[in-house]
Amino acid sequence: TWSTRPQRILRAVQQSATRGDPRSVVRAIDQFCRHKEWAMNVGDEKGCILDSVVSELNPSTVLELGTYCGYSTVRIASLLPPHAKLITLEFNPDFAAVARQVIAWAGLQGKVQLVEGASGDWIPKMKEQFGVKTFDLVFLDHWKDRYLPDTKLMEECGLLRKGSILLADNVICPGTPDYLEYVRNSPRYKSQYFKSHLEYTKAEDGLEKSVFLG
Ligand SMILES: CCNc1ncnc2c1ncn2[C@@H]1O[C@H](/C=C/CNC(=O)c2cc(-c3ccc(F)cc3)cc(O)c2O)[C@@H](O)[C@H]1O
Ligand SMILES: [Mg+2]
Repeated sequence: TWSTRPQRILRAVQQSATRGDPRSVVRAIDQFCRHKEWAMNVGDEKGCILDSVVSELNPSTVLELGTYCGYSTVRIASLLPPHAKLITLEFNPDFAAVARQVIAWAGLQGKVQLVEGASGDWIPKMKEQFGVKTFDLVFLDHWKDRYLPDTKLMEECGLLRKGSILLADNVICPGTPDYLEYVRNSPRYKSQYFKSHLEYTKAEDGLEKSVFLG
């Protein structure tokens, strides 16, 4: 039965998007969430800012915290160079199951490693489990009160290098006050706010881009 919203989003993708065409997957989800049911994807407006950060950085290793339905996973992975890898963490098995199918519909499963589990458990294991040295880009879009502790954990685990970029969704709505205060005041980061709107609405929201200075 089409019981959950993520399952209805997956159905919209399978009915409206072309297999192997990431842009059509992104469009199908945005259409559904704008005209049928709101969902907490980064969305088309903030998604364009995400795209420009990814395109400008041309990252080889990307970490995404909070896959949900895989919307931003598809946006990011579709812009990565051939040998680049995106690891995305999702601890809800139902959301992970939907996201795997959305990512596969886009034809991007070869570029994406979806890891089912909690960021706090997996961040310390990134090096040994996935052979990751450091991440060029981290997209934070999971529980808002976990942005700061997970950022500190990534620092402690040596997963950030001079020039690594943290890009955080929802720094205004729902808001991540402790994270914002940290990255804006710490001498170890150079931060920049990209003003935008909460996905599919007129409410203010934005992305915070923070460069780790080492
Ligand atoms: C325990 C922390 N570690 C985690 N590790 C792995 N996955 C995690 C984790 N936390 C949460 N997740 C997953 O990330 C996703 C959670 C995202 C939380 N996002 C939000 O709450 C959110 C909420 C809104 C929002 C804004 C305005 C509203 F009125 C209502 C909602 C908008 C957004 O863009 C959001 O991102 C889920 O798929 C969840 O299962
Ligand atoms: Mg978000």
